[in-house]
Amino acid sequence: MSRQGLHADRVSWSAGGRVVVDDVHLVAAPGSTIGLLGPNGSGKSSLLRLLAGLRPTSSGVVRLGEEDVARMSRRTVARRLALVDQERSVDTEPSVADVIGLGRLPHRPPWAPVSARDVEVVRRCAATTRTEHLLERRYSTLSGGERQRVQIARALAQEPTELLLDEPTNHLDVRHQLELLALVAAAETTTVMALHDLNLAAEHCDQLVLLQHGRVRAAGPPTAVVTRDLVAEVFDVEAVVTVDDGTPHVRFLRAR
Ligand SMILES: Nc1ncnc2c1ncn2[C@@H]1O[C@H](COP(=O)(O)OP(=O)(O)OP(=O)(O)O)[C@@H](O)[C@H]1O
Repeated sequence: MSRQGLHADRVSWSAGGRVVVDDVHLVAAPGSTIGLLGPNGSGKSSLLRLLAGLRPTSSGVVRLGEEDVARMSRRTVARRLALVDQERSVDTEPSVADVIGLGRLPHRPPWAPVSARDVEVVRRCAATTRTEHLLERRYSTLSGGERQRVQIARALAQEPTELLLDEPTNHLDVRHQLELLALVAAAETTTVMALHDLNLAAEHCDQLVLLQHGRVRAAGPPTAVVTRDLVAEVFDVEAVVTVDDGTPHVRFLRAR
């Protein structure tokens, strides 16, 4: 097995007396971009948190490279894996530069001062996410889309080999959506991201995993997952799917 990449091996997780993630198998090969699809409540966010090692599985193992993530320290995990989840509350009144700088913490010995390299990484990640002009602003004053880009910058500042994103485009305007997904697709990072937009997912992901009631309903290249029948069965929506240059495109007709 490779040292990099992320593997969920028959992972389940129960909460509130029911199975939320049910026997999920997922392989994110090094450098690949995996899209997690599924209706509201199908378990995407829960699975991402399990992949990040933030909660113990009820059964099954998540492997970060060769290691069981449950046996790794948070700091070791944070040196290689970054998660951007849906809502990240910030208690204090930090500046944007402070928030992005949080991404550097796992790379510094405890109590060590900010290094010149930390500052350089923060600048670079702000430039990549077009948040440079916001660096001196209070984070709490930013718009939803600006905050989202800052959180992506914070995750990139961790210099992760694995990046987990929960609906990273939901606050972004169309240009920033495209820029973000192009950035992720081009990065060497192994990325798993939950997306609601089937067309964006089909265009920008190497592989898709479609969840339904916590189980994997379909997995594979976009053409195998974004099909008229699966969209109808899993999302209860009638749609027309055309394939252009190997990429499926969905036109939604009506809710069934
Ligand atoms: N801690 C918890 N206790 C009880 N139920 C939970 C818990 N966390 C999640 N759930 C339930 O598990 C299901 C899956 O939730 P999850 O947030 O993973 O879905 P999702 O696919 O990310 O949904 P969405 O598209 O709406 O963001 C939901 O029904 C949710 O209410």
